[in-house]
Amino acid sequence: MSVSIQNIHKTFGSYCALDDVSLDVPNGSLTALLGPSGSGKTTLLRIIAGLEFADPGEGRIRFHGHDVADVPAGRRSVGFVFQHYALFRHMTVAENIGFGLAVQPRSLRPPKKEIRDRTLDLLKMVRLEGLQDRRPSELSGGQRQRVALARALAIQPKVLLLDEPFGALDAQVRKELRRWLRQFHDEIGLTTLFVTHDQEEALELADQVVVMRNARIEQSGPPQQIYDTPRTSFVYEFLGEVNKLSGDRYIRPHEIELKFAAEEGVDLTGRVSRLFVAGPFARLGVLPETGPRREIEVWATREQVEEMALAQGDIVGLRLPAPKEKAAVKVP
Ligand SMILES: Nc1ncnc2c1ncn2[C@@H]1O[C@H](COP(=O)(O)OP(=O)(O)OP(=O)(O)O)[C@@H](O)[C@H]1O
Repeated sequence: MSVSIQNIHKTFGSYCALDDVSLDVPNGSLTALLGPSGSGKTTLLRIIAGLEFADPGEGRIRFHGHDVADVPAGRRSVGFVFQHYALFRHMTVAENIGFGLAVQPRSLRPPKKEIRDRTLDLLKMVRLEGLQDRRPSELSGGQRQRVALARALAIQPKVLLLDEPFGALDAQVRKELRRWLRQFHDEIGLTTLFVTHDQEEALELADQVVVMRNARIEQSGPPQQIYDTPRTSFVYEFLGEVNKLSGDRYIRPHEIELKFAAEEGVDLTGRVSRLFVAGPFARLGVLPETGPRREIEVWATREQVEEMALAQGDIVGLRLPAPKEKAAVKVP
């Protein structure tokens, strides 16, 4: 089901949490809401869910073309997973997953046997077969989040909302779950929105990345497009490491070519102030010999650093990419 948000405003007292926000989430897409703390991501998600209401006015929120402003949360066909989605500790995994179905009004509630069957199907879907009788305390953090996801899916939602679903997990588990979620999404094709403040997570997972800042959407689009052509300096800096050169030129560390100082095509020379090699990659800091003495971050391969026999203190040459359209970057 597609979700369309138009000109939404939300204030808490005198504080503006969403300022004229418009967004289209196509049916079946995986959209990331990315932004720093306090930018309005969770508020937007809660308004979509019906847990919070936008200020009255021209703002519209539509599911598959239908205005849902007056539809209560329980009737929006929305499933949620939160960062600290407390599973019920006294219930088994199966009881937790079936909970949403078991508490439905009698007219909507499926028979017990169907709840059981659906629960087992969902467990299979989130690859936790056989764990139905465990308690949450007997699961790992990653498994618990998958149970939370199965619980959200039990009501057969048309939209899935995830608020920092992996936020409380350690980096390794987080990465695994992230890949798993992408695969899972590709299999079931449910319209999904997830909140994150981790740019790598957003870029790796999403079809559409929505960058939020100060209650507004700063830019949205496919991950590669946002990364390659940020419209503002904020988006440039938020999406990954970047060098800010004079004349408000922004250059990513991997766009710079490392050369010998006397080689042809060198734009500037500098001293290697830092050199760090890990696996096949190398990260260098280069302090220019002329101009502003601001260290430039350069990423190269280990092979190249070894071939050039580089060491800290050496003078190297840097070749910069051709300047992009200047209008691309707006400095606020
Ligand atoms: N119920 C509320 N009452 C008052 N202010 C609120 C309420 N909910 C949110 N806010 C404020 O609105 C702003 C946006 O909050 P929101 O939770 O949407 O941000 P966020 O981008 O999700 O941040 P985080 O990444 O920290 O969760 C914050 O400054 C927050 O303090």
